[in-house]
Amino acid sequence: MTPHNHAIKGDYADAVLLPGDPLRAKWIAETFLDEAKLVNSVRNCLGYTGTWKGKRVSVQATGMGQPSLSIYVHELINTYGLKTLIRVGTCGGLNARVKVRDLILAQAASTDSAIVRDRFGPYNFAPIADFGLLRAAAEKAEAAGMRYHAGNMLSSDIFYHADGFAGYDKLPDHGVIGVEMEAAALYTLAARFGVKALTICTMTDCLITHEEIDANERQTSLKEMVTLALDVAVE
Ligand SMILES: Nc1nc(Cl)c2ncn([C@@H]3O[C@H](CO)[C@@H](O)[C@H]3O)c2n1
Repeated sequence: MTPHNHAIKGDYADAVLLPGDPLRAKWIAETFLDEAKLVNSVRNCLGYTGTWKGKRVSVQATGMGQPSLSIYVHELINTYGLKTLIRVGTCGGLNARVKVRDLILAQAASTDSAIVRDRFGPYNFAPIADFGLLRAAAEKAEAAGMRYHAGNMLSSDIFYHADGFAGYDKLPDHGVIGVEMEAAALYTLAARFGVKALTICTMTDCLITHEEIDANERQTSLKEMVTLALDVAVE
């Protein structure tokens, strides 16, 4: 038990999917998992454990943003002993070659967050995905004919920028292809505690072309992302 989680050790599988939205955790459990059991509901940040293709796997909501994700991830690793953590969610697009509904596999995660700077002094630590998980996700996406891009993701602490916002400045010119708000903290904690992490996002609104996914397409695209994440998680 922790201040944010009433599960007991063993309630979670070794691998977990991490959506930000608690209702998306519920949707994943109810739609994809067999024998899904609610293991956490503190603050309504719902967590479930069930099976996917006969193998045990969990899903736990993290809330939006790096501070919230960091609480859940720190506890999942250090209190519950989880070894594989895969964030699933939505992101914005920062490159026109990424079309809405495409998947982005965050190979690395750049950030404006103090949470990643907190102990590196003059060094800019590079938060990266676990190569094995990234390779498995790319191979499975390829085999399934999914449209995906592996690249550098921006994990920003800001959703609404102040006036004079310069479109993330030079980042898109340096290969940053998407923006969300959690991956960098996930990768930094995974590196700190020696576990595996990956982020798979569905691009839902392009900040370059201003194309957006429409509501009913949203769920279909999310199914592709969740199926891929579950296959990687249980491999
Ligand atoms: N900054 C930001 N910008 C765009 Cl264009 C986003 N599209 C999806 N997200 C994700 O969705 C939530 C914000 O709506 C966050 O959890 C974030 O990870 C985005 N976050």
